[in-house]
Amino acid sequence: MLTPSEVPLPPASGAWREGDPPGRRQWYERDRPLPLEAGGELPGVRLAFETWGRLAADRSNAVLVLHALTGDSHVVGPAEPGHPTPGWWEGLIGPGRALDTDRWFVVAPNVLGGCQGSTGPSSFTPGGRRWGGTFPFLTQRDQVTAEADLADALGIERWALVVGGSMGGMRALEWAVSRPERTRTLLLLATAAAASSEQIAWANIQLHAIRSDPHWRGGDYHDAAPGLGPHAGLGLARRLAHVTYRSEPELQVRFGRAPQGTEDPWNGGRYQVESYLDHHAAKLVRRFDAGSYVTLAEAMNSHEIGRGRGGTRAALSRVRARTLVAGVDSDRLYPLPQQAELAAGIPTADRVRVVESPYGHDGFLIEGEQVAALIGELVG
Ligand SMILES: CC(=O)SCCNC(=O)CCNC(=O)[C@H](O)C(C)(C)COP(=O)(O)OP(=O)(O)OC[C@H]1O[C@@H](n2cnc3c(N)ncnc32)[C@H](O)[C@@H]1OP(=O)(O)O
Ligand SMILES: N[C@@H](CCO)C(=O)O
Repeated sequence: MLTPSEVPLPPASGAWREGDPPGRRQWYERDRPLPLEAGGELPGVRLAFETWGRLAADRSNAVLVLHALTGDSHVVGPAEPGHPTPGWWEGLIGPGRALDTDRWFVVAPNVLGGCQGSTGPSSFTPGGRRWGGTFPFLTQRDQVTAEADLADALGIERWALVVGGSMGGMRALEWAVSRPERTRTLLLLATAAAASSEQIAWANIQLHAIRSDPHWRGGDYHDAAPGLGPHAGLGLARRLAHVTYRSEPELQVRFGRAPQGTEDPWNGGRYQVESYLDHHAAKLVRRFDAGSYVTLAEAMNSHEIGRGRGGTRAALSRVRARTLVAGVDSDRLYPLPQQAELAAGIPTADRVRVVESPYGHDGFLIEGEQVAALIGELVG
């Protein structure tokens, strides 16, 4: 059996690299450094993004879709050159779909700090070196500033809808609070007003797993021997994270105590659930950069919508968008009280909605029909 650290891997942990086929992505390049909330600035910023549909002459039909931690701009569509995986919200965008491309112009950027085309630790500095461990600390606010520049470049003054789940929901909320006039409707899924102590704690263990891998090299591993990187650490982080993304009953019903195939757990073999986690670890290691994982996890930890704005209630009261907030009933990572707090605090929000799902936090990615119904309520 192969462990993730033994699986043959491309350099830079599957991150997009200069010269890779672009697929259907386009790029926005900022012509000046991005000032950062923590101080300093990030030069050479570019965001990869994909679009579906046509922008109306009056520019009123633009929808912004914001992905979660390991997502990317490829919301729908097959795996193809430039996209290592199929879309993560298949079925939601296209003719006759919830985001009907005969009507809506849908934009999905890869987050700043990510590894699927946007500037991140695996990218090159303007001086031609890898950012690696010198990549600066980013916050959600920096990421939304970069996305607002992209919107400006596309000529979009106001989004008809901003939608995001988990980390994407944090950025969607930041859009609506920091730029209320630019967000007409808002859908927040499985997210929170601030990263909680427990969420930071789970992230802490994942960050330690990556940084304690000897191949981490302080983040400067990208130009090490081809294929070498903190794959074991990233795999460990994904195993832990994935358990928090699913529910205890789901794991019990799916796997119980069954051994994996003919393996004997009492003799070096694995239980099915262990094999399942190995699979998800190896899959992430193949498609994601550990440096981006660290950058994005720290940015999520920084999420606190009320920081410098007089607290959560004062920040939420800035929202003008007609808003729906939904959580997943079995989500143990972003539990429903966090979404109830958002719905109660946003003056333009309806009552909190509940996505019924056995799949835990990942329910917002898996329960497409329920997400489609929520989108329909806002812009149907
Ligand atoms: C579909 C994508 O992966 S899109 C890639 C982009 N990813 C993202 O955007 C991040 C968001 N996506 C994710 O986090 C996840 O991929 C999710 C939430 C979409 C996965 O959810 P689900 O569809 O419920 O997948 P689930 O957790 O059941 O895992 C299925 C996989 O586990 C494998 N598996 C199931 N049981 C076992 C087992 N006992 N041993 C080993 N592997 C197993 C399946 O073969 C399947 O493999 P595959 O994904 O390579 O086809
Ligand atoms: N499974 C999701 C969960 C994070 O919200 C991801 O990997 O992005």
